[in-house]
Amino acid sequence: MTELDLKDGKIFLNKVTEKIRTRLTEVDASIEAGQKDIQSMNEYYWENYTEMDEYGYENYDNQQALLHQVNDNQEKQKMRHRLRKMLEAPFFGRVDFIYDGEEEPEIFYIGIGNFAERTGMLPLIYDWRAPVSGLFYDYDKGPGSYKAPAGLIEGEIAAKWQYKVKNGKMVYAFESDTKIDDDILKQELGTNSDVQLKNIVRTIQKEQNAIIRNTQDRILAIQGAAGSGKTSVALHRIAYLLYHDREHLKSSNILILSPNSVFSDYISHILPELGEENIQEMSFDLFAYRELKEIVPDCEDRYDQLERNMKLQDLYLTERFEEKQSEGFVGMMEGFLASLEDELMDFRTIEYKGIQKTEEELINLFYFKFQNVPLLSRMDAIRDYCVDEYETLLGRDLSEEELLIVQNKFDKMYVTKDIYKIYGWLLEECGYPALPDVEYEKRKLEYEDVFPVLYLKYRLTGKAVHNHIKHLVIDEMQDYSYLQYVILNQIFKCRMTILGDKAQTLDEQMRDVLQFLPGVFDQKIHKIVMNKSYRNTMEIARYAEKLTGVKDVELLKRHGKEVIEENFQNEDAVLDEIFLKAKLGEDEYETAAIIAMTEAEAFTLYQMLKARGEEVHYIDRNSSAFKKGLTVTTFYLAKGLEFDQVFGVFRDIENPMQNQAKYICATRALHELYMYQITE
Ligand SMILES: Nc1ncnc2c1ncn2[C@@H]1O[C@H](COP(=O)(O)OP(=O)(O)OP(=O)(O)O)[C@@H](O)[C@H]1O
Repeated sequence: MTELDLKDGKIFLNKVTEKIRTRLTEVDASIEAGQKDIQSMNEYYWENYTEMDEYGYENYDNQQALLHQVNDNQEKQKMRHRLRKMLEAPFFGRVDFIYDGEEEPEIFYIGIGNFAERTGMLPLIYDWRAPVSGLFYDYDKGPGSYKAPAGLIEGEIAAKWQYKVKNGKMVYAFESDTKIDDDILKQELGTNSDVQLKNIVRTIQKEQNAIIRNTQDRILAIQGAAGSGKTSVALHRIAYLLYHDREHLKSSNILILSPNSVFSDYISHILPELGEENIQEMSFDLFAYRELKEIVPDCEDRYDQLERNMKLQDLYLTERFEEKQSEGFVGMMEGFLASLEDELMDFRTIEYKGIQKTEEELINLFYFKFQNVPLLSRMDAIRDYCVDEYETLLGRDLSEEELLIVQNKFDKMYVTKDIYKIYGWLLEECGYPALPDVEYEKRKLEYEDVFPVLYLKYRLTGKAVHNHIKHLVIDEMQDYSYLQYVILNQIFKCRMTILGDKAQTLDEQMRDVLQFLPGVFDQKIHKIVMNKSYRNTMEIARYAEKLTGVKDVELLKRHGKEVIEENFQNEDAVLDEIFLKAKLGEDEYETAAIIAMTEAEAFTLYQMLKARGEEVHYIDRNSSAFKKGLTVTTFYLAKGLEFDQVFGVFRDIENPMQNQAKYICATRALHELYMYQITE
């Protein structure tokens, strides 16, 4: 390609499109050939497998060759998918960079992925995550540098361009400076919201880029205002890390702890869009629930707790919940565990076949030789030790039945092995109401007890460290308690990106977890504050600010309609008004939400709309998808999501959570916000 071609975005687009097409044709042909090979390998196998050598070598070789060919074809299909996507918009930016000591700039086009005519050739388009692409996000015209594997590369940016290519056609191209950057941002944000979070590669901001490209900090905690791009940045960071450490980090090594399934669905397409495989997502409640299955068949989740709090507004219950998740309670549990060693045991001499251990010998083994084994696993360790000793001495192994009898004898030395009962003793000792004394099938843990029981379980039986997870992302960090972080620190010994917003705590008061996190993780945590908010118009953001008194947020200067506050007598009147204001449909908005305080209130509104024959979606804690159109939900399930129009519907009753709820509700709106109150 000549100099001139490179300098003109439009010409470059045409040329590069041609080259992508050629590559695509080659890949298509190669996939087809691969498919034929697979087919003939299969045919060969079925025709010849009866005559293959008796040791199975030939069979094994055939299988391996087939597997190799299948994998190869899968890789090519991925490449085809990527190339097809690139055809729609091959690049979005360009940096003309003069290396120190050189005269002429080198031109780098930047896109969602690398593209070179042939493997090994210089890329025509650079992946947004490539070292040189950092220049695009970090600098305007003038001196600039980027970190390459060989060290810091310095020089000068002669020009920076922004492009919008849609369906393979150039929509706009201009040389950019910071001001235009802001204009593009406003334009991007001014469009209608999607039912999925958008990728932001075209407009990543400098301070966001610093977080995305941060590889040195083991634990990175981001406090970001509502709409500041925390979730977006965390996901782009994952894509960046996967790109730069392909050898050691696979998508299966990453886990996102996210609040619920709708949120998981909302963010699930970003990584595939950025050319990476999707990663596992899970809620910590679900994780705990699975871990506790042997102890209780059912547990409450965070939302049960929240709903009860709002309904009963019982200060004692709220305090009790807080206490049980606190540092103080972890201390009490440790004290209890120290005395449990004596209370839980009832040592008895063991005599079976040739195995003989006196009470005294067992006590010795228990308190000295095996003192580091968790309490409820310790007798198993002692049993194995005794059985081993016996088998070596007599030169014979115990049968399965004999082993069971021995195990039974050792188990009997525990007063109980039931962690539910042991937790009951702990509650009694700490002066809390006891758990119902019922058989396994009838047990259900209240949310306040879920994580204390999990803590106890790990302390009594040992914990499985999830070594295969090399990076943990915790979204909505403010909603995790001290105790939950203690548990997380025990089971995940890996790098972490922790993000959230103290102003959006699902509680009566803001919770700043950053104050206790360094203590829990016992190390320095790099804290970053993101203060610029992108989602809301200035009118909406100012309104939200007044609700919580959060002041230091910098706003993108995007204007919209004033927020409307209005009172109505009953639900019917509110719904009439909402239908006057909702602008959903072709050439209008994509998403709107009616956000209520409680599940009961949201469900009533939803049913009334259904009775009116309206097409409406309902999101509750069991939902797994967020759809286009009008959605009814609660403030706590709307958290993390965004809508073009938001209609907050709140009752005129005292509720200590109301301000938080209104703040979360208001900050979900991209363009229009209506805050309605029912006075009846
Ligand atoms: N650099 C950017 N360019 C374009 N859009 C951006 C940028 N940063 C954030 N946004 C947009 O701002 C909105 C909010 O982003 P995101 O949901 O990631 O923020 P958040 O901090 O996690 O929000 P919240 O805590 O309120 O749920 C999204 O629409 C996102 O696409």
